[in-house]
Amino acid sequence: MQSVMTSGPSLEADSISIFRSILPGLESSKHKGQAGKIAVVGGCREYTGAPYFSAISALKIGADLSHVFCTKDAAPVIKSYSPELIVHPILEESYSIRDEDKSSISAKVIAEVEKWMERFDCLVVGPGLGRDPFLLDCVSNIMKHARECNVPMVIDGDGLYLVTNCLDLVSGYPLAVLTPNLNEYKRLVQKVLNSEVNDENGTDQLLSLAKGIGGVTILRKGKSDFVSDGKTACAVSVYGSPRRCGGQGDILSGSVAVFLSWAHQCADKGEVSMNPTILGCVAGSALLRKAASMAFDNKKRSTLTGDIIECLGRSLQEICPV
Ligand SMILES: NC(=O)C1=CN([C@@H]2O[C@H](COP(=O)(O)OP(=O)(O)OC[C@H]3O[C@@H](n4cnc5c(N)ncnc54)[C@H](O)[C@@H]3O)[C@@H](O)[C@H]2O)[C@@H](O)CC1
Ligand SMILES: Nc1ncnc2c1ncn2[C@@H]1O[C@H](COP(=O)(O)OP(=O)(O)OP(=O)(O)O)[C@@H](O)[C@H]1O
Ligand SMILES: [Mg+2]
Repeated sequence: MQSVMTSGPSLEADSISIFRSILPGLESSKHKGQAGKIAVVGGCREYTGAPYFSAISALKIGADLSHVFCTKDAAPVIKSYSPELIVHPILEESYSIRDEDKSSISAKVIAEVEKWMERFDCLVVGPGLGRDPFLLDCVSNIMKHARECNVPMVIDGDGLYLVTNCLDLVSGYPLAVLTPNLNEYKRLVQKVLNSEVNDENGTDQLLSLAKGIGGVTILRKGKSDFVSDGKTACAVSVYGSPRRCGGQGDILSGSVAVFLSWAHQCADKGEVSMNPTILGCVAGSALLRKAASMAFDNKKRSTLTGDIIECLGRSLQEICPV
């Protein structure tokens, strides 16, 4: 039976104050894009729901634009889910290319993403990405370019599989947020700390993991979510639901991406004193948990990810009315 890391009242973040401190105003002086431009790198032959859940959640929370960079197979499917998303069919999986074409196609993929990179306020790497070696190699190059452009990155899903096997991609990058679930956290601890998850000293282990990777922030998902940048740690236990349908982590990744971009905007204006990356993680987690709770109240055991997405707007309105 997997042990459960518990949080004391001292660790609990003040999510309501954080929402109030980083939520941007809705002024008519703003122009399209200022509320955030998010890009999800994910979506392959096998998975098309996850990148959609992540990207549409970012829009529903309040980002102005949401892009998806996915494989050619996944693109028409994700496009069919919603005209609101800007879907770029540029990634490739090994089965669809010849060995002799790999380097030219890889260069083409990177060039396609580089055209857009500077415009993004946050990337989400991994929802529904799959584990194709050629695809993951291209995504590694995309991540390296994002670092050069100082673009914050949320690493989730198969992006964590990639990063766990190549920690240098995020090591020393303070704008990287890893959002492991139970399995993904266990694999990170094994790889980085060469030990098993130990929830007797869960906070210390989380701090050590973030320090061990170097400079990143980790949002450990579970009954409570725990956030640490290696220096401090906090918990988000508010709201939440007992329903564990697939896709909730994908919503979280999109939610964290929007709040990260808002927190960094506030930090750039000198309006926040805490690490904006931690603020974005706490807000992203608390809103997902509030929406999950609201959806569960309504749909109980039949709650699906789509129901939770439909509660994001109302949840944020209840927390911070406009
Ligand atoms: N509707 C959808 O399209 C959804 C797609 N999802 C995507 O599905 C993909 C997998 O997500 P999961 O939450 O299932 O991932 P998990 O890592 O929890 O499990 C995936 C499977 O791969 C195995 N696995 C993972 N990493 C491994 C490793 N390093 N060594 C050996 N075995 C390993 C696990 O044991 C499990 O069998 C992700 O890209 C995720 O975003 C999920 O988010 C759920 C919803
Ligand atoms: N046992 C739990 N009780 C309450 N809330 C939980 C529990 N486990 C996870 N959560 C909430 O659900 C969110 C998603 O966590 P989960 O472990 O489902 O991610 P995931 O496995 O990556 O999801 P996905 O299916 O999208 O990949 C977490 O951020 C957390 O707030
Ligand atoms: Mg997941």
